[in-house]
Amino acid sequence: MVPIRGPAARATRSPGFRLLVRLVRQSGPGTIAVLGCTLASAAASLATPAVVGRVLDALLHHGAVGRPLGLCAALMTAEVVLDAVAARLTGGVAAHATAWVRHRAMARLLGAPPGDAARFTPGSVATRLTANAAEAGSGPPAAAALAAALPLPVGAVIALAVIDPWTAAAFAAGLPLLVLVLRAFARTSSHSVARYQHIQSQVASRLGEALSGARTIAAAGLFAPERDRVLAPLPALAEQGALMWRAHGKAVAHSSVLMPLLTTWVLAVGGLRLAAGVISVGDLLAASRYAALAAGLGAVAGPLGTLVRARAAAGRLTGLIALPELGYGRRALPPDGAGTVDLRGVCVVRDGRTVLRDVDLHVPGGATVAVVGRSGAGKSALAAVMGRLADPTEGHVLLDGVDLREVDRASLRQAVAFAFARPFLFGDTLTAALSPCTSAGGAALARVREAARAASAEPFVRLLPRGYDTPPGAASLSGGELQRLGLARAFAQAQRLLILDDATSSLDTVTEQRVQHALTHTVRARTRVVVAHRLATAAGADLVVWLENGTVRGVGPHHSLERHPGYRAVFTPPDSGVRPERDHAPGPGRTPESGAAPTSGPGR
Ligand SMILES: Nc1ncnc2c1ncn2[C@@H]1O[C@H](COP(=O)(O)OP(=O)(O)OP(=O)(O)O)[C@@H](O)[C@H]1O
Repeated sequence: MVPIRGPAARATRSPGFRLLVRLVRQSGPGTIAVLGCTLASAAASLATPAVVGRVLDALLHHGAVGRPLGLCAALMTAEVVLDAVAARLTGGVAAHATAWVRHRAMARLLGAPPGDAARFTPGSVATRLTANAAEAGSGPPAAAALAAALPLPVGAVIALAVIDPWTAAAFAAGLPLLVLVLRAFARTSSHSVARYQHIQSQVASRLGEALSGARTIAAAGLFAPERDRVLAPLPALAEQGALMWRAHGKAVAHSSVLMPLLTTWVLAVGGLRLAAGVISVGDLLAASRYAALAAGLGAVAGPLGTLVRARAAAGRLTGLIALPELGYGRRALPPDGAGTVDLRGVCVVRDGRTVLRDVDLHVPGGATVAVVGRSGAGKSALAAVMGRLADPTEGHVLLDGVDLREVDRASLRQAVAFAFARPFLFGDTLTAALSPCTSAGGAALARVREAARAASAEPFVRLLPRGYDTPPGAASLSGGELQRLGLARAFAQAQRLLILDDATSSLDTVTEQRVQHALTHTVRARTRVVVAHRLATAAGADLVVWLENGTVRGVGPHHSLERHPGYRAVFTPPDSGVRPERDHAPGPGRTPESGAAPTSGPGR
């Protein structure tokens, strides 16, 4: 076999090409059906001129035309019907392939650790899952159309050779020009299509950023510069679009000049052969039609262009499909586990940067644990690995003695509940948003209400015109109200381990005090991990984990850590002269079920 080299080899090695091949395999039966119909239609197209030629010769020589005329009509009907079926199938295959690639990319995006998924901006995700997925999905039928487009001109050249070798030779003489036109088109448009899709996604990303920062833009009066920033890539987009169309136009113009020239040239040679008495009038008619079909090689520019765009789009989707997957095991957690969490030799590296280093930690079941540290110390990273939103790069995290990687998805997500600083509410009503994992029944409803009361959300929900039936998007909520709903959802779900990552940062002191009281008295979770910046949270916890630059500086009750100036500096600047005061009295901490919490002094 001749090895493929140069640009063609690079193109076939590219991830986009490999995904395109998978897409073609995936939509196998549909693609084969399109190919079959197109080939059958091509066969009918090839047979028609020969039969028409026979009809003409029979007419000229007063022969019987009944049968060839019937065959001619049957072939033309078959061609029309097959083309219509191929067009219908093409739509179905493209839709199926688009759905497959979109579903796969979406599943990877949602199944990836959130830190990895967050590398893609919402705008770029939207472009990839809509425009790019549809373009990639059009690849399999385009591949079938391209595969079927070649036999027709090849068959037509063979038919020319059968009629008269000189007509075939005349056509072959002009062929290199046509091939050059197609090659130039594929090369030029491949580059500009990839650039066009990239810039399109850039505009979408910037627009997404602007929409999420709309309040800041309005407050800072930044509308005009922000509009300019969002639209800045437009000239480059226009340039690539123009290049694409120019390449297409050039290919169409060149082939529309070349094709009639080639046909006329073949016809002229055929005319000479007719004059020499080598071929009949019917043969000349057939030869003129075959010359047109053979010159139809230029028509492969259409499916070739679609395929080029599909490959570039598939390349953009591979970024999402290559996201690492958070796989799950099959083990269940022990039903009577106390919610004990152990971290052994945990290191987390993100983008080459060590975010957590050598963390060994034992959180006794039933404890309320505060995780404190300066901004960027690694608190959220620790919370994420404790509840398996991400896996540590090294080391293990165990919940009730079971490595989190081995726990099955359903058990894990039932056992661990999270609340965040900026929660997102899903569902048609607030009730649905607060109980996303349970069916709406009487018990579930009662649990939602109880959780909403514990999170101090009930008073403002009752004031909404439709109460718990309000769609989340229709409720104008303050940051603190939204946080309370996020807390209510986590409280309703909480079973074994509840993790609050900065989830009370927008609450006023009184509400936070109430929430903290509920956290230790009402909420059903056995163990609670609270990432917080407030001293009161640390003071109210059974155990404090103090992080600094990704390492654990100390673990112990607040009063024992408080002696260390570095620890106090987490809550108050060291040179402020202010002695850290509790901003409210600590809630009564629960005693850990498994006895005394292990403590280690500062500087551990
Ligand atoms: N995806 C990422 N890639 C690279 N660095 C990251 C990533 N996510 C977080 N980091 C870095 O890891 C460090 C710890 O981040 P983390 O969010 O855990 O800090 P934190 O203690 O929760 O901070 P804060 O109190 O401000 O929320 C930070 O310096 C942050 O910049």
